[in-house]
Amino acid sequence: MAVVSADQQTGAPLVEVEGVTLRFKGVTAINQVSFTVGQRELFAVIGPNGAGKTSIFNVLSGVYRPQEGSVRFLGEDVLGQRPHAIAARGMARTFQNIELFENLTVIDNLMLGRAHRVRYGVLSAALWFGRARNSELTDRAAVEDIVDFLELASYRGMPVGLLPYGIQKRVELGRALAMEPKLLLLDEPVAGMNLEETEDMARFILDIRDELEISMIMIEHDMGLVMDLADRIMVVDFGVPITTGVPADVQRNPDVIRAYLGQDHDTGGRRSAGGSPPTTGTSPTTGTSPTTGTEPVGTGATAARTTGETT
Ligand SMILES: Nc1ncnc2c1ncn2[C@@H]1O[C@H](COP(=O)(O)OP(=O)(O)OP(=O)(O)O)[C@@H](O)[C@H]1O
Repeated sequence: MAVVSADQQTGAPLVEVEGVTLRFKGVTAINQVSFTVGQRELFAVIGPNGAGKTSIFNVLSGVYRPQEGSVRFLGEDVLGQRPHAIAARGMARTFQNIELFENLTVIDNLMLGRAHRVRYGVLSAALWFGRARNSELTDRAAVEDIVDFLELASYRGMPVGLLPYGIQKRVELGRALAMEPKLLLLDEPVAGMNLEETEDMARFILDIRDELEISMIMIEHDMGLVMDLADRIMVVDFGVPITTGVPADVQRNPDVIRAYLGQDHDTGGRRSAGGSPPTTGTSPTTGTSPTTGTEPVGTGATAARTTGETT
């Protein structure tokens, strides 16, 4: 695995989060969170249920505006920018719960990922000439590349709603790639998947980093997958980062083990278990193993996008 930490980067980090605090009424979802993500880095965020992981994504992507701190993306302060503006700058996202148009085909869902890239005027589009036509051709070619990359050719003309769950998750990943992101936010990419689907997804995630050279931040409860894939891991508990480091260090950290094991003893079961303590993966192929807590839990992302409120 290519371990590329932000500290080892020659250029500036892609993402710089500094002292971010996000409060809702009576709840501090994120408390003084700081981290950086470098070029071509796979950065994982783990922690028990309700630890604040999805809230971090919602701050990064502009859904929530934190009360304190700063977020820089590609060297620019993006706090206060609208989600579509941040997306257009190169940040794409997949969700815990699949967010696709079930009645549309795979190709059409992928084409929607290109929508934000419109570069022509209404008149050009209406008359189908010049930049509008060239843009359509470019978009079709880019989508076909993604179909090949994610091995979706045999599903390309099928309505997404008819496809197996693991393939739908792959299409959602494809739609995010269609935006030509510089940073991908993956929210539980293997949640609910069987072993084969998990191994396929693990392979694609590695290819995205190594071949497409796209940086990723991944929230995931499957500890085998996280330990095998991530370059660095940040562990959060109660919205507070406990530690950030390479997998081998994180899984030995006593505070991390306590955060996972202690949740039922120390808190009277305030949270459901979001995963077992971090251990290495064991599968012979990708090294991923379907561990506990892979079922979709909570609807933080969806709720966040619908309410869109902070206090
Ligand atoms: N829109 C909201 N309004 C009020 N509280 C919220 C909102 N979104 C999140 N929270 C609270 O913030 C805290 C962190 O939630 P968040 O969804 O970020 O955790 P998480 O680590 O992603 O959890 P999970 O692993 O279950 O998805 C929780 O206490 C949650 O109840």
